[in-house]
Amino acid sequence: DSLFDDLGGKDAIARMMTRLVELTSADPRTAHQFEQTKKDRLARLLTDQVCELSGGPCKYRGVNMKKSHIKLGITEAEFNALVEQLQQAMDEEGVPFHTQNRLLALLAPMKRDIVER
Ligand code: HEM
Repeated sequence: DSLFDDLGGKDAIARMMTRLVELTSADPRTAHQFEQTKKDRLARLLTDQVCELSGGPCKYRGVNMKKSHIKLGITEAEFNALVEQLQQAMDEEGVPFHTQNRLLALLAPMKRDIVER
């Protein structure tokens, strides 16, 4: 099975990304980064990105990770907080631990483009 199917398909991914954006915007560790952000748009872009990345029938048409996060001054602590929030969103959706880790492994290499050094 593809990771896309194991995550529950497009609807499940969309629910998780909507929840992730909700959590990042509410958590004091990350909320300050998202004050100007259009939440619906970000959730849609994240859904397409995770759908495509996991082998689903989607195409991410947003800005690349380096360009979209440059100048935000994102710290490693903020990155780790977002990973925790994503794990919570996946827990709430009932995604098994092993499947969660498969997605996290695909996202991990993006860290070097997102965190400011
Ligand atoms: C693996 C981790 C991450 C992924 C996959 C990711 C993905 C994305 C995507 C797809 C966009 C939309 C780009 C576009 O506008 O075309 C975006 C924008 C953004 N991300 Fe991330 N991101 C990650 C980590 C983070 C972290 C840790 C923070 C800060 C705590 C962050 C803050 C932002 C902000 C502020 C924007 C701009 C939203 C806007 O347009 O207002 N991201 N991210």
